[in-house]
Amino acid sequence: MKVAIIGAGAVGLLYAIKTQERGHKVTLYARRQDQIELIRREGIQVGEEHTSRTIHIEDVTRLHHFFDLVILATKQTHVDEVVALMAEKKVTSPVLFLQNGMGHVDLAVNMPNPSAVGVVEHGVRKTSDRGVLHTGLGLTRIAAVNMERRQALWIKDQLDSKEFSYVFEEDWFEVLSNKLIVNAVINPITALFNIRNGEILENPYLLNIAKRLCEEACMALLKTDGDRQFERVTHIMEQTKWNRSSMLADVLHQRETEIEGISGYILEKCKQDLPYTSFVYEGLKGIGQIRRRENM
Ligand SMILES: NC(=O)C1=CN([C@@H]2O[C@H](COP(=O)(O)OP(=O)(O)OC[C@H]3O[C@@H](n4cnc5c(N)ncnc54)[C@H](OP(=O)(O)O)[C@@H]3O)[C@@H](O)[C@H]2O)C=CC1
Ligand SMILES: CC(C)(CO)C(=O)C(=O)O
Repeated sequence: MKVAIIGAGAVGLLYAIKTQERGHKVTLYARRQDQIELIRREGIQVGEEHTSRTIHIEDVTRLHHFFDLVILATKQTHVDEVVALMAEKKVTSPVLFLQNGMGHVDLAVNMPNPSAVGVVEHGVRKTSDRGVLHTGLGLTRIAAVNMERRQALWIKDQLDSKEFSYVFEEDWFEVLSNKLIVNAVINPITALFNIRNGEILENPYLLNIAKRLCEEACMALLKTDGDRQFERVTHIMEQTKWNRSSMLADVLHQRETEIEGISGYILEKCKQDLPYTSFVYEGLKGIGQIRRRENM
């Protein structure tokens, strides 16, 4: 397949290399000229490897329509502008969204392109504009949104390999909402209290906040298996105990967080008062405002 990957961050860099290794013709699209020139000159470095990998990289404004698949690997907060650019460039290819949260779902449902969502269960950290660290080997769950089931299955088969697995899921809401619950609990707590994921388990006060956040998320998403969901969340805290969540990393690097597509989505879905979710949502919005003022 000819595959475009938009966004040369942690996920985009790793998926570009893994998709190319699977035998596809990949073009990685970035938006900063300095990053594009660096990767053209020196390639992408995965982990501690001494050799770098060559990849075809272009400026996103030069996006074109000759692709069998577009993988969208920006943060949730930049999905709207990329989807608008795809419409402007008349890109009608199938799209695979890889974002955390559910803020992009309405776009995926309503766009004219066939669309699918993927949930990334790998740990990935960007070490430089051309460097990426694969910190946890997981898999990618993929489900059709606005696409025939067999087309999504075909895409899954094209991308799947022993070393970098993809799993097909029947129900996009189930797979995205389960990941949303994990992110609605772990990400805001770690980001507000500047702790690693596993530290929530060691602190009964924070664990209580986690339980409440999980109950509220389950209520908003109409999940009736709250205890099982909380067990799953605590299991992921344990599995990723040394990780800094992506939201904590965003706060520490003074970047915009994905709180809107995570807790914001939950608050919007639920008509009832959700005090814990409202607190973490407003807390992180508040941090964002302080950061913007400091940068003025
Ligand atoms: N990292 C991880 O371990 C995991 C990440 N995810 C999810 O995957 C998604 C991507 O995360 P991650 O890779 O970590 O994020 P990063 O912030 O590392 O990367 C996002 C990239 O998108 C680029 N970008 C933004 N807007 C545009 C645009 N208009 N055109 C082209 N490129 C653009 C950014 O460019 P610039 O550098 O110029 O700002 C940046 O390189 C997120 O939703 C995240 O929650 C899910 C699970 C695990
Ligand atoms: C699962 C978890 C919480 C791992 O850190 C994650 O998805 C994130 O950090 O965004």
